[in-house]
Amino acid sequence: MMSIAKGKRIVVFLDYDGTLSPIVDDPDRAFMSDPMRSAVREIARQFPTAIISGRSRDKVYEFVKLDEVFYAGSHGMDIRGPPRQLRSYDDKYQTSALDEKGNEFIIFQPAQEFLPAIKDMLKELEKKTNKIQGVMIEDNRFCISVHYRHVQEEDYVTLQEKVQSVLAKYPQFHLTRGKKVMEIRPSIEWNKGHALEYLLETLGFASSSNTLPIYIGDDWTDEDAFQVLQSRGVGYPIIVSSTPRETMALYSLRDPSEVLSFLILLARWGGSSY
Ligand SMILES: O=P(O)(O)OC[C@H]1O[C@H](O[C@H]2O[C@H](CO)[C@@H](O)[C@H](O)[C@H]2O)[C@H](O)[C@@H](O)[C@@H]1O
Repeated sequence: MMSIAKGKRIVVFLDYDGTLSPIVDDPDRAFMSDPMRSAVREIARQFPTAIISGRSRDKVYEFVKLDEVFYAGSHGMDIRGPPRQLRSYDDKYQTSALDEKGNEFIIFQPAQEFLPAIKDMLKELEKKTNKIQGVMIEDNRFCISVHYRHVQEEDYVTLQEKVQSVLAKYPQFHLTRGKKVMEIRPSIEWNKGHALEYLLETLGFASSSNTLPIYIGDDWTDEDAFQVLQSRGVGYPIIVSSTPRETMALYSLRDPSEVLSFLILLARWGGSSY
């Protein structure tokens, strides 16, 4: 990989849960280790780096706490990216702002108009499922996660029916699945793959044949980003999985500890490659 990468502009995209932090029982305690934080910081100092997660953007930042990184939350529906206006993306979803140091950044939120419905749905889901033990509903801002990791097997069907009954009232939303989680998302043409393309474009690398994007992720929603890299015919889609599985990724790492080793090696190589 590194011999192909020589002289190319590497751009690094990382998923969060299951990639930078191990999958744990409590979603609120999916902390990132200090060595992982240092490795991501090193990577971000050398290569443009973005984290694309299903979590809300604020929550991922709370876990990662690095200002060197770009963040895309809600499966890419809430991007804080570099300050470059793009004609190919709808201006009505983009706003620019200044950070504490006076640097400009862009917020891109293509699912803005769904926010009121998401708020209503959250309330309804909480009300409908509060009698089922172990359910946890997570507000990911532009999408909702219904966690069932702690739900008894015999209650799962009831939970699924209740979620479907709420969803039936909101035809502009659909359900996807992750690791012991049902995710409710607005039905718009936007996913982690689109977020990857958006960030490549805003960073100014979209059409460059000299760019080598690396995307590392563990979940089904990361497949959209793997697919983008496959169809562009450049870059390294890397799945994090300890068992073989069907995927659009071309490479694999077994778990977050291997992701850490990979990032450390990449940072070391980057430092010696100029
Ligand atoms: O795109 P990601 O950053 O991978 O986010 C996907 C979902 O991750 C989180 O849930 C998963 O990780 C939890 C903590 O390890 C685990 O308890 C849960 O069972 C997993 O599904 C997050 O809580 C979800 O909101 C994200 O959508």
